[in-house]
Amino acid sequence: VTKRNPRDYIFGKVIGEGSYSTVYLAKDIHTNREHAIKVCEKQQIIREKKREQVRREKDALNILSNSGSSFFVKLYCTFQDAERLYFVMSYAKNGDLLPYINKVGSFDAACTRFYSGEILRALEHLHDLNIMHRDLKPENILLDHNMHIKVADFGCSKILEQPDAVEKPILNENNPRQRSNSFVGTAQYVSPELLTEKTISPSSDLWALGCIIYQMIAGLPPFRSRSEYMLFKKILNLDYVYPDGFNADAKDLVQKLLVLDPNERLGTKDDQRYTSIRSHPFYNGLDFDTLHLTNPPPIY
Ligand SMILES: NC(=O)Nc1ccc2c(c1)=C(Cc1cc(-c3cccc(C(=O)NCCN4CCCCC4)c3)c[nH]1)C(=O)N=2
Repeated sequence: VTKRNPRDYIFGKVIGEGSYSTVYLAKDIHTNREHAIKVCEKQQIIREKKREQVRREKDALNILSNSGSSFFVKLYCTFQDAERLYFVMSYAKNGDLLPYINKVGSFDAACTRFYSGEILRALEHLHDLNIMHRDLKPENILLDHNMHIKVADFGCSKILEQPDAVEKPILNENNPRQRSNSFVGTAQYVSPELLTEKTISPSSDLWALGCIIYQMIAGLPPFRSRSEYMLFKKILNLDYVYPDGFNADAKDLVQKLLVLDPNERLGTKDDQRYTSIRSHPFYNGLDFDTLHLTNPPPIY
């Protein structure tokens, strides 16, 4: 197969933007297929010291693209020119989950069950491959033409060579205001151990899942503040409340995921599949193994 180049595609509208990348809707002139092409400026990557993140993203996407799961954007090919890197990926026609949560204000139990169930299946697959996402949030949960999920953006991901991989903490004990440049993820969904501890684990993605389930029902994430420092304090003090009428089973599940100690979160003692999450009463009656084959419930 000849290596692709930018002239093999008709570039359309911008469908995503990052600090060092822009995602375009593009059409392959040979297959007429629509793709999302993430274009990274080489100078920007160097300026923002993101070479490691770009390499991790490509490695994670390559592993996932050959792993047979439909719950992730696929990386079809990469190429470069003098100034830019190009990642040709799946186009998820219905964009990300956030506008849907904002549009309806709150998902009903069937929608919350279905979409958090698909995210759990994606995490089982990801963690089974020893990959952590580390920036899971509604904006990175895309929806394809059938309204099934495709997890995107592996720029903060980590492939765990050894299960208890060690990284620099973001906040260190003696100077809580100081943050190392190892900060990964988006502040509202970042787990407490990424703020203070040294060990990182897949359990950080389970914390983010707890935040997303809360947000699907409450309409907003559990930890919010205009100041990032106050936001971190709220996370470390587990300072959040449930609105009146919050589904009782979902509340019990979220309370078992938003646990400060990563080793005490529901699911962290499971292997292969998150059976203790699958068997939580909130998921009674949900068949996790056929989710990707069923019609998603309408979001209204
Ligand atoms: N950082 C990254 O790697 N980002 C990526 C990677 C791959 C990728 C990616 C981002 C994609 C983002 C994307 C964005 C969009 C999109 C952008 C703008 C508008 C819309 C849109 O209006 N969709 C219709 C759905 N609306 C949503 C709100 C409620 C009414 C209906 C979709 C579609 N897909 C994509 O399809 N594939």
